[in-house]
Amino acid sequence: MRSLKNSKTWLFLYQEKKSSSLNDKDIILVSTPKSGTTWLKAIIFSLVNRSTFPDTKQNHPLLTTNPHVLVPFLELNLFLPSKSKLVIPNLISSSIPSNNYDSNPSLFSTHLPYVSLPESIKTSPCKLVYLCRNPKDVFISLWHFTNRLRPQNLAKNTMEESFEKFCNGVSLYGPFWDHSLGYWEVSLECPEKVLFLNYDKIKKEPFLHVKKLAEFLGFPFSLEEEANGDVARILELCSFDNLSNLVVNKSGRLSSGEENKTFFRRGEVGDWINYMTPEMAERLDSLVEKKLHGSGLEF
Ligand SMILES: Nc1ncnc2c1ncn2[C@@H]1O[C@H](COP(=O)(O)OS(=O)(=O)O)[C@@H](OP(=O)(O)O)[C@H]1O
Repeated sequence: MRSLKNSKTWLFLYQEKKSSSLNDKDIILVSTPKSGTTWLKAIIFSLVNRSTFPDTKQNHPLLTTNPHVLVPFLELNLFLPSKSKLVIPNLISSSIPSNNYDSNPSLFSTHLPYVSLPESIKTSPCKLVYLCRNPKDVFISLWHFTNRLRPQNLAKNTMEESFEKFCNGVSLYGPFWDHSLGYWEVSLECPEKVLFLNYDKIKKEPFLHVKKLAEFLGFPFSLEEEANGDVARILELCSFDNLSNLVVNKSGRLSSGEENKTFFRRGEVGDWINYMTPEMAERLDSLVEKKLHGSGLEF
C-alpha cells in the first residue's frame, strides 16, 4: 500500500478533481485479484439489467461478451488510456468504452485497495461491492494466472518463489490481508456503502448471497420473480460451466490482450490442496490469522 501511494503510476488517481464525479447510482465492484471478479461481474450485470435482458438463453450480452468488457476496470480500461496526459476521465456513464450494452446504472470495477481509492468514490453515494476469497485459493489461482500470461520464451514462475512474495505482501495491489481488511473495516462502519462478500460463501449458499446482493444494490427480487425462478436463471447463466463454455470465453480476447479463457480455470473452493504442502498452508493460514487478529474477519 505504501508503495502504491508513492508510485507515479497512481499519482493521477490522487490528483483527481472534484469535477470528475460518479453518478450516485453507479456501482463499483472491488475485489482482490483472483477472488472471482469475473463471476461477480457477470452476476451484478445480470442482476441490475434483468428487466432489459430477461431472457438468459437468448440475446443476453453475457452470451457473447466477456464480463470484463461489460464491467470495465477503472484503472485498466478507463484511467490508463489517458495516463500519458494525466487527465482524469469523467466517471459518468458516457466514459464506458463502447460495448453496445451500456448498463443502467453504470457498472465499474477496480482492484485498488481502499486507501488508494479516489476521494470521489469514497465520498459519493455510489455503492461498493467487495469480493474476497480464501487466501490459499487466491494464491493458487494467481500463480496459475501469471504463468498463463507469461510469454512462452520465459521460464515459469516457481511456486516457491511466488509463495514467498505473496507471504511477504509483494502483490500488485498490495498485501492480501491489507486489501481485505481495508474494505472489511469500511463495510462495518458504513454497511450501506460497502457490501463485503466472500467467494467461498457465495459458492456455498448462492441464492442467499445473490438475493442479499440484489437488495443491497436496490434491485431486490420480488416474490413473483423468485417463484418464477429468476434467481436460479441468473445463477445458471453466470455459472462457471456455462460461462467458460461459451465461444466468446473459449476463443475471444480482451482489448488489453489477455485471452478470455485465462479468467476461467477450475472455479472451485479448496483447489489449493492439490498444490500446496501442509507446511505452506499452515504458514499462510497463521500469517493471515495474525494479520487479521481482532478484526472479526476470518477465512
Ligand atoms: N463463473 C464463475 N464461477 C466461479 N468461479 C469462477 C467463475 N469465473 C471465473 N471463476 C474463477 O475465478 C478465478 C479468477 O478470479 P478473478 O475473476 O477475480 O480474476 S481477475 O482478478 O479478474 O483476473 C478463477 O479461479 P481458479 O479456478 O481457482 O483459478 C476462475 O476459475
